[in-house]
Amino acid sequence: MPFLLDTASAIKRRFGFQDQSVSESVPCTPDLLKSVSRDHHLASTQSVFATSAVRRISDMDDDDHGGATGSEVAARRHAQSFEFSEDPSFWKDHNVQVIIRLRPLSGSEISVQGHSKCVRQESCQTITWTGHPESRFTFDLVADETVTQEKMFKVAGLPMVDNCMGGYNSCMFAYGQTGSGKTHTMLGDIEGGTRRHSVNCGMTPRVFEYLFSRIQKEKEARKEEKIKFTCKCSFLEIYNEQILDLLDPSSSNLQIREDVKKGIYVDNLKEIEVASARDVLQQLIQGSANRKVAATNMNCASSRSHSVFTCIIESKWESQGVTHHRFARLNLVDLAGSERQKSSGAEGERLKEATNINKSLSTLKVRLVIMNLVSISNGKSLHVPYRDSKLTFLLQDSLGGNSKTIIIANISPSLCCSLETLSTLKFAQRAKFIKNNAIINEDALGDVIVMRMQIQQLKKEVSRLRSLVNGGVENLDNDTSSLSFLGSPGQFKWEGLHGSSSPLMPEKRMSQKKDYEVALIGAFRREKDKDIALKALKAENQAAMQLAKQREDEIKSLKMILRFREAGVKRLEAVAAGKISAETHLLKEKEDHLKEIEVWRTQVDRNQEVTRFATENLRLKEEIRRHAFFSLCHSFYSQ
Ligand SMILES: Nc1ncnc2c1ncn2[C@@H]1O[C@H](COP(=O)(O)OP(=O)(O)OP(=O)(O)O)[C@@H](O)[C@H]1O
Repeated sequence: MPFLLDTASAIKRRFGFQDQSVSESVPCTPDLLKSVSRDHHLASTQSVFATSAVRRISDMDDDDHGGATGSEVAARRHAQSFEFSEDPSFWKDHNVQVIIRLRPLSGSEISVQGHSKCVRQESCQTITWTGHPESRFTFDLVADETVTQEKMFKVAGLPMVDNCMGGYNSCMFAYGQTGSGKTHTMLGDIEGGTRRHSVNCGMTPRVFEYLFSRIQKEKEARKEEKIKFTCKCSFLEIYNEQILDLLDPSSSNLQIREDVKKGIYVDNLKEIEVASARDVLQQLIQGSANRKVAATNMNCASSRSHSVFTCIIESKWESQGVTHHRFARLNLVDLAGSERQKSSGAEGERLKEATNINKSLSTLKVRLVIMNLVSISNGKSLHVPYRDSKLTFLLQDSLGGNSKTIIIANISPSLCCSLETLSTLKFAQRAKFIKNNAIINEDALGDVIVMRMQIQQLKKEVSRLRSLVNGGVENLDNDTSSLSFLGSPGQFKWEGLHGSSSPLMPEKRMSQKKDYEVALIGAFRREKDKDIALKALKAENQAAMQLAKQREDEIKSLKMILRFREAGVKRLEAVAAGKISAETHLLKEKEDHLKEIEVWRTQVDRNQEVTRFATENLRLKEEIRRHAFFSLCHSFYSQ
């Protein structure tokens, strides 16, 4: 039960018990905790508590361990629990969240390596890989094997739905080697639905159960605004760098297109309107059955493809003559196994698949590296190879774009998977460097006359309040100021003109204020982005200009030196023809050399390396020329 867990957590915090090492050193309190925890298990099997009012989502099952296998229960009993709870303020400041999920040891792992593990959890955010050298990693959250599907949903899925309802694009990726628990996390047991008997039901069905319960509540609470929701789903698979429509298996090799209005989309992908979690589940079951599944050594039901389940949630409502349109794209991505080809026994066709799957994942890695560089160089824009793979091209917004993204990196704790687990932890750590720029996708279009009237009303209200404060009177009747913000994705206009003067209700003013704030925040954010891009361009431009100037100077110097050399050759011919004496030539030659040195010196100041090389070059050449000149003189006088 949540309240018992909360009580246990509170006691833990109160006594400073956050991990095993601490609890082992003080014997009495951990026992108390264990008994609280046992109570929790007992209580969770009793239906009286199952319907407790503390549950936030009334129609969802509160997990107990009833559906878990024997080994899972054993693993959960032996594993140390760490507090695993969502920080409600997290998404305000962060747009990318990385969670590690450990699964229980499997029967085959236990038979090969016993209970030996390659990781040790240190806290709810820290995990240590115990190989050589030991490496410690910190993430937003680490979910140990005791964390249930329900808890995973509450921590990661529920806030993601809330974000979508608020107009943010959201994306959840499950990453990890084959058999690490990606499909268990994203889909789990979908055949059983989301009801109480199915504790293993995964993230996606729970997400949609909650989404539709929120939609229902919004509809009831905002009847006056005539709010309407439309949800459209699609389900695709990227297999061997080809896109297949899982809701229409007859289609093949669909193409990704880019459009100014639509953004990035898959051409001819079937979109199905859904009105309930049941509708979504139906599509999920149908699509999952169509997924390409092939056996490998590591997991006999191993998925060799990436799957992307997308839902576009649109809402429209009216408020004071203004029609609001909000939309959000929700992507739920189950990636193909991230393991290296060798360990999965991939051969022939499988090897070709693995190469393409790895190509998609490696581009993801390149992307992360580049984002890392981007964040280090503070706003400098670099080329990002999104188009190198179908996956990154399609999910461009989720990685470094307009989206709030959660990456769940699944790992096996077994020693058998030590290297793959390390690789996943490293990947997840790099993912923390991704910087997304999520904005509310909202559009407000209104009847211009009504909007003008409202602006005028607001102005009158401001004027009235001012006069109350100052004891003076202000007249804004003739004010025709106009403001406009480029909103995302449409345009939001605010024009001031004449209108009626009745004061607005406080809640209406608040709602208008919110609208203006949304438009303003969007406009400021875009302005800031443009500023950063402009600065980067200016810096690049300056560097290019400097380089061009340097090259120009170099050319000028070279021309001058060429002239000295040509004069030298002519003088030598004059010496040979007996027109001038060798001494005169030598004197002139010396003068020219000094001038040349001066020219090179100027270059030295601009480019030390080049000039040092050039001066040395000149010195050598001078030596060679002098040598040539004396041999010429020698042969001339000896004739
Ligand atoms: N947290 C967990 N608790 C209990 N069982 C789990 C957990 N995670 C995974 N499993 C079990 O481990 C097995 C492999 O998991 P799953 O199929 O989800 O792996 P996967 O990463 O999706 O593999 P693939 O890449 O081949 O699709 C399944 O039997 C699943 O039920």
